[in-house]
Amino acid sequence: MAANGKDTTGHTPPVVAALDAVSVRRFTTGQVILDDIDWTVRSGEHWALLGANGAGKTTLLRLIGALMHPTTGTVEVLGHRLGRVDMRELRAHIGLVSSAQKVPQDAAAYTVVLTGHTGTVQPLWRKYDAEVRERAHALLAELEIKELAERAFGVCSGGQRARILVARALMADPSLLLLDEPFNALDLPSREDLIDAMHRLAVTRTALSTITVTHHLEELSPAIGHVMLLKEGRMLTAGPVEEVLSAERMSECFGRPIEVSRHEGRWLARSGRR
Ligand SMILES: Nc1ncnc2c1ncn2[C@@H]1O[C@H](COP(=O)(O)OP(=O)(O)OP(=O)(O)O)[C@@H](O)[C@H]1O
Repeated sequence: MAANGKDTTGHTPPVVAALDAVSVRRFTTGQVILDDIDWTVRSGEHWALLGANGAGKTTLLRLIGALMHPTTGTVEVLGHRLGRVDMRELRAHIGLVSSAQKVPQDAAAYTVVLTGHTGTVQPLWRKYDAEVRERAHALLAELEIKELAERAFGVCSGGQRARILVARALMADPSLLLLDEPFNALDLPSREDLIDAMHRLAVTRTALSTITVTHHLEELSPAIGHVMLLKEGRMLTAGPVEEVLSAERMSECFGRPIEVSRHEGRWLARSGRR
């Protein structure tokens, strides 16, 4: 995808998610969690969502994941307006990877991937025909974790669990994949393996769009082409990665001097001189 939003054929790809003047307020206290967000995600784009703790990243992902409604404004996902669509039906077309997901710890990795077909916590074996079972195996292979098929999810490492959950999310063949802090608590090799896996997905599945919530620029795969910076519920800026990840913007977002550098497609951020 070029920085001007056009694909290699010069066309503007279709919109996958569009937020218009979206705000979220807590019903009980009136606390503003998201404030007047306008944002468009197109097919084949890979976004990172950055911001300090409590900025509203998870809330934004939950809106796009059809897990909640905005207080005001409109959210359209995969051509459907929230509030006018069966949210369960819509969710079936969105892949979500989050540590908040319930996963039976004793289920084999293969079984966990299969449950992505039914969007259930427990497997519904009668619904998994030969084609579905074959697809689960193929996804384990695609994420390079074939050898884990029979291993219990609970004994897999954090990095392995993250890739199992990505495979599970892909069972629905989603056009949109949402990842909420998928690198949380991963050691360096596991982080790098997951970054490689995300990069490969972006290369092989050209129509797939992804939105990844993360805290560290080092976790951005070279496929990330767009970034949104959130600060205290407001969108500071959103656009092509080269424009957004400047020292100036990052310093503004995190409220302290930050220096940013890039090396062979990967990013690094550290405290700048005051
Ligand atoms: N269900 C809820 N009830 C009360 N407050 C909430 C709820 N969900 C979110 N909030 C508040 O909204 C704000 C944004 O939360 P959110 O989890 O979206 O931020 P975040 O950017 O993902 O944070 P973190 O980086 O710490 O995960 C926080 O102040 C949080 O306490």
